[in-house]
Amino acid sequence: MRIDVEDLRVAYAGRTVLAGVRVVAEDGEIAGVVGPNGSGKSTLLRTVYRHLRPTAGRVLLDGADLRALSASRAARHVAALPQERGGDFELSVREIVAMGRTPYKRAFAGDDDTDRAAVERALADTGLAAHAGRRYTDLSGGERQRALLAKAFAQDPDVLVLDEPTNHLDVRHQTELLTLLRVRRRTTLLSLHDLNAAAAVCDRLHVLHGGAVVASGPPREVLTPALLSRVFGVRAAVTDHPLTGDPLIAFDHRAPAGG
Ligand SMILES: Nc1ncnc2c1ncn2[C@@H]1O[C@H](COP(=O)(O)OP(=O)(O)OP(=O)(O)O)[C@@H](O)[C@H]1O
Repeated sequence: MRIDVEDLRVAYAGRTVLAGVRVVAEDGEIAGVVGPNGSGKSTLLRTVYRHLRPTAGRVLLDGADLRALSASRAARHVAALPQERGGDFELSVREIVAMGRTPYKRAFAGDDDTDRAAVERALADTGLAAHAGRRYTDLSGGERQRALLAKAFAQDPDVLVLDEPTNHLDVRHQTELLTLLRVRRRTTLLSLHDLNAAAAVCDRLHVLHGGAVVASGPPREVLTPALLSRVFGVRAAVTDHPLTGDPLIAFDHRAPAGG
């Protein structure tokens, strides 16, 4: 399924933080949203997964307005990993992941074989099978993160909306997660702070700056030294990754842009 964000405007208590935002993720495409702190990435994603209502503009799912769908119908299409990973759930990891099946169930219905298979597969894919019986509250930050991702996978959505999914993960788990996204191939809209990870995993990048999209396109076209200087205020060289050939950004951590 394709996602189109059209001329989105979002405000918090009357203060506009996104304006005229146009973003696309084509069917099966991994589209990244990158930008400095406070540029509006989470706000954009929250609006896409219907946590926020825009003051103008629309989010279209294969051309249909997402707002027009019922909550459970929308949840069968779109699963989200919010940035707020709260919830002191007194539940096991498997029970948390099974919550991802809720949009498919009638009230009080139990799990069927499809539900159980989806949960076990999500646990295995996120490396959590061995932790399935543990209490969510006993997990480390990275393990909790993977449990919530497993819940989103168990939801078996057409579209994944992931706010900083690699946050808290060590480099191996980051790599496993990003590989999993490529292998599972759903339409994915995700925010990432790690621009090298974004360059490796995303088919398309949208760069937010001050609540507006200032560049969109394939990572190699978007992530130029000039853009990195203008938007992020850093000095950087962009080369080719020696192992993969992806764009590789080498930051000058000793001096900001112009320094
Ligand atoms: N609940 C809120 N109420 C009021 N203002 C908010 C709220 N959430 C975010 N903002 C403001 O909206 C703007 C965009 O914030 P947002 O969290 O979308 O940025 P972000 O790009 O995700 O930032 P970060 O990289 O720091 O996570 C910021 O100025 C922020 O202070």
